[in-house]
Amino acid sequence: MATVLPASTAEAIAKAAVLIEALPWLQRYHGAIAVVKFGGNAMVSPELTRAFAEDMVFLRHAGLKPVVVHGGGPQISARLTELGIASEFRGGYRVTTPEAMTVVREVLRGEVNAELVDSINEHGDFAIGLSGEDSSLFTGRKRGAVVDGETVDLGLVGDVVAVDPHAVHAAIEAGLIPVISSIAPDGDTPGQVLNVNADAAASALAVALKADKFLILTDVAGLYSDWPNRDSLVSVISADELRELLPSLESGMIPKMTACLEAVDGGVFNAAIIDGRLEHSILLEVFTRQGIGTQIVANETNSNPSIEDES
Ligand SMILES: Nc1ncnc2c1ncn2[C@@H]1O[C@H](COP(=O)(O)OP(=O)(O)O)[C@@H](O)[C@H]1O
Ligand SMILES: CC(=O)N[C@@H](CCC(=O)OP(=O)(O)O)C(=O)O
Repeated sequence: MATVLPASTAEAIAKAAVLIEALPWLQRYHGAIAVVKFGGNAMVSPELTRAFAEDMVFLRHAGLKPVVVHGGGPQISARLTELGIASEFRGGYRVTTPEAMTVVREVLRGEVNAELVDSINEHGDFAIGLSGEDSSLFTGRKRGAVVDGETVDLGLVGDVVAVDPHAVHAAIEAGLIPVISSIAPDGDTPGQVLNVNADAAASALAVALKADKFLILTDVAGLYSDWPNRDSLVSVISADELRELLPSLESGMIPKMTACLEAVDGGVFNAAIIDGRLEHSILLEVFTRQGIGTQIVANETNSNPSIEDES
């Protein structure tokens, strides 16, 4: 005779099944460095920031070593508007005057970084705030952009051309979660700092740390191969397939997909872009069979890098 379980017991068994489903991933990622890029758009909601902080602390307790690189585009724009400082984007980058750079630095370091550190530290003393200016973490070089075939001067905007990750390693070894602002000292002009796109800064750091995972949170479900056709969501794409698709992408996705490609080309095992509007999307991506968002994998791994595929 079949036993009929009380509803509460069936519910408890289902919860246990969810926990046990995470076991292979807990084993696979034990001690792994996961670089997570948190965008300013996700931070406009206190609930999402709170859930993000919980996820970082969860990863840390689950045996991973999370490292956060954050943006703050909307927060910078809001402050510039308040101060009456004009700001425009060209080719996906903010044209940054010296006056705007002072604001970018203040907002990223003093506001966004501090808020993220505080949110994580509500769960214990885990987070430590850093910027690319600290301990020679990033070295930047000015860059321009090509818009409609013409090179545009972006002002104090740069790429990260060198990373010295010793301070980040020291923080990780101390059991801390580094939270890093995307600002870089200009390697060519001492005393000058550059505004770096946060996706690019996160990718450079993931490569330098030899991270196993690189996650970018954004405000869509993932990469669409035929944007804005909602039926074209890509769940897995190889580095070469992405290289081919990249020239056809529109502005918002270009820095993100370039960052993912550079990470995978640089040796990061698995990069993914996931929906930061979904609370706890990071936990779904890291610990569940379905995964979510779009995974970018090295060419030899032409499928979802699940536990089975690695054996
Ligand atoms: N192929 C594509 N797939 C998904 N999103 C795309 C694509 N092309 C352009 N986008 C746009 O890119 C946006 C994400 O970039 P962005 O707004 O810079 O994000 P964030 O604020 O998270 O850094 C999406 O909201 C979408 O409007
Ligand atoms: C050069 C450049 O454009 N820098 C970005 C840095 C912040 C960023 O990248 O923030 P999100 O990740 O929230 O977009 C900016 O000034 O907005």
